[in-house]
Amino acid sequence: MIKLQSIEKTYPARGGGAPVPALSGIDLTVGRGEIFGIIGRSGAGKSTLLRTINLLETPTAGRVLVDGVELTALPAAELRAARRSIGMIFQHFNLLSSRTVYDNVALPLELAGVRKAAIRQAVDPLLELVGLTDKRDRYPAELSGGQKQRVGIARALANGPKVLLSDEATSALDPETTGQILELLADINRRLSLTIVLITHEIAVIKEIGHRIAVLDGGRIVEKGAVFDVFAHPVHATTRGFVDPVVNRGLPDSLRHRLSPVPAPDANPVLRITFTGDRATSPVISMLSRKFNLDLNIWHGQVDEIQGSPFGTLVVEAVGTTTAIEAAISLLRVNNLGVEVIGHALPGSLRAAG
Ligand SMILES: Nc1ncnc2c1ncn2[C@@H]1O[C@H](COP(=O)(O)OP(=O)(O)OP(=O)(O)O)[C@@H](O)[C@H]1O
Repeated sequence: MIKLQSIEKTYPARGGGAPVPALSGIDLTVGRGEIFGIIGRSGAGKSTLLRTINLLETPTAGRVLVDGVELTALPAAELRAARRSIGMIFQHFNLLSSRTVYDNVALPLELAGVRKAAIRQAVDPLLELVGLTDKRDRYPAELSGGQKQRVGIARALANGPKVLLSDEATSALDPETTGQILELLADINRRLSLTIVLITHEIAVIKEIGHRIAVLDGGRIVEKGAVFDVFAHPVHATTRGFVDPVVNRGLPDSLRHRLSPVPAPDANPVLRITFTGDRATSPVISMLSRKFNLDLNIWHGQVDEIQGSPFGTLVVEAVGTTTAIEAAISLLRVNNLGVEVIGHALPGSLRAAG
């Protein structure tokens, strides 16, 4: 549905300063009906990337295609028309305070020259879809944040878009309201097969409703994939920084100080084994002990859930010969279990800390 090819964006120099590179080498495909989350720290380029999809930002180089149409090749009038198939919602809702809920939702249709009767036919069902029928004649100032965002969503859907862009749409909301708005977006995605691209600095948002994710760092995509895979096996340090706090992959501080990052004499390797899906309950520890004559001291373990699928982590200190430990790691990998050496146990550390 959306294809970004070799996108570069550099903002021109202002006031004697240097040009600001914002995006570099972006290649991204978003499938029809997908909820695609883009995460990154402040300044990573998320807004620029999102606004490139509807060409609110013109890329310095590269091509943008939406539903088979190359937006970057369209003349201005055709681009304006093509933009109607791309709705957008914002962190601060961007509603017109002098217009009622109904009139805010009707605005894009008025601008497109749709007749009054047809506008009514379109707006009333949208208000019902977002649960605001009873607020139809209220003004934005009379609404809660969550209700305002519902108006924003209804307005973004007024032209029957194929794509919805969400610019930090829940960042100004409390956690409970955030959950309700995410539920609404997931519901709309299912019911209307709407493709949704959302940018956020809150990874929990993507964990909740995303299908795939891209991680942006310094204007580049450093990691992308299915949400479950990226959450279960984050590779890039930036991704880990986002993922670890919400899926409890990290070691508690009380255990972290027992780890040496480099091998030391008599320091046993410490392995993090990750289990996903059905394998979460595999009796892997006893099997490895028997097969390779290893002692596996369990340091830490937990089972989490990512979008309804179990995901477990076990951190063990492996005591045995190097050959046996390497063979055990190979066997885990062959069986598609995640395994990594996260450090080396400082001798006596368990006893000392116990
Ligand atoms: N209009 C502009 N002119 C010049 N530089 C800009 C402009 N907009 C953004 N930038 C710069 O481009 C880079 C990426 O900004 P962008 O707003 O896309 O990041 P972001 O990840 O959305 O950040 P945040 O989460 O803080 O909104 C930053 O260095 C920013 O300062």
